[in-house]
Amino acid sequence: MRKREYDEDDVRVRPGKGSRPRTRIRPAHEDAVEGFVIAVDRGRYTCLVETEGRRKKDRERRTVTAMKARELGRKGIVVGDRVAIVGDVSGTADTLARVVRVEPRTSMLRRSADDTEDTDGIERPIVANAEQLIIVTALADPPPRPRMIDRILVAAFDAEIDPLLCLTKSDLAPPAELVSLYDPLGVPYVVVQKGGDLEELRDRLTGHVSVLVGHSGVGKSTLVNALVPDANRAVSHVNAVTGRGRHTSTSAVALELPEGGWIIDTPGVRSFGLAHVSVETVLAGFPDLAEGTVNCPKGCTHLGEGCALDAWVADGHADPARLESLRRLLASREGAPDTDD
Ligand SMILES: Nc1nc2c(ncn2[C@@H]2O[C@H](COP(=O)(O)OP(=O)(O)OP(=O)(O)O)[C@@H](O)[C@H]2O)c(=O)[nH]1
Ligand SMILES: [Zn+2]
Repeated sequence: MRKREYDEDDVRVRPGKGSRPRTRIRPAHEDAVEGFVIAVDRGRYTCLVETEGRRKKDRERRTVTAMKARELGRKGIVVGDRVAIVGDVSGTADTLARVVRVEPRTSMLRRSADDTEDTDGIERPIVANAEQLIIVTALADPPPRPRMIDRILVAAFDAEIDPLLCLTKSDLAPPAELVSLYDPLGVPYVVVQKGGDLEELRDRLTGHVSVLVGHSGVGKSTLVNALVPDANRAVSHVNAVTGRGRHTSTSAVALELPEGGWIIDTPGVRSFGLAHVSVETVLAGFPDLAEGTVNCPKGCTHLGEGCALDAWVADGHADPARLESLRRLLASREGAPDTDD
């Protein structure tokens, strides 16, 4: 898959802005320390700061609360961002440092403003620099929602983050039927259950930054608690730092895995507005079909009716199941984020 470069301009409040010339040279902030944003709340950024050191005893970690320096303007900062911080970086209670720079991003998971707002293309960044998007879905209770999964897959395509299906509650139903739906897309999956073996999932998570998304009741908290033994403590610590009450966090929180790597829980993300995702972006995930669209009428939605992909597949150039999957993903972008089948 092609890799884009993400930079500070990637988080934009409104498309089409930013015509202001950038001639001002920012101060270098040579004394800045590096931080990893693990939580964001009302303009306060909780950053993990690690002091470099050759010997282990010289290395020290602390959480520093920071606000955005004015020079960053309206640029957004999200969980997963790597930032440069100046000011009081001691991490002592009641101190407030300043974020002066956001390092270039490798990925950006975003959603359009949801159905309660006007879907006029405003994008909401959710998490930066994630490598994997873990789609947590119960096999039963609540029943799987394929349209929701499709929508999250489209968001993953858009963000250029590798998706992984995590199928929970395998004690209640077998995975075969759901898995067959995602076979043509080549989406990897793991099957888990409460109290069961998490070896395979752990293997895939260790050393990486992964975002977890899933609807209420699918067992995401159960999973997070099993993966990060002190997850509750970590989350309430973050909430204490940001001044939120326990269990009220609605934005993303990064939790460190004991084996290394991070999982970013997104308790508040219940839907993905996809108005910002173009047909081309989805098609980019289907190189085997993209070639077949050269004969499509201008502005073809590829959903049927005059689309050249039907003939392309009929002529044996690509697998019909792939076309079906492409159309399912394209169609999943339409309609309100929360309607489901
Ligand atoms: N049978 C069965 N039940 C499970 C499994 N995993 C979780 N549950 C139950 O499913 C319910 C929901 O689990 P949670 O972990 O709270 O789900 P969640 O996705 O975090 O839901 P929210 O807290 O609403 O976001 C709880 O009663 C769990 O005990 C499983 O593998 N099998
Ligand atoms: Zn077409």
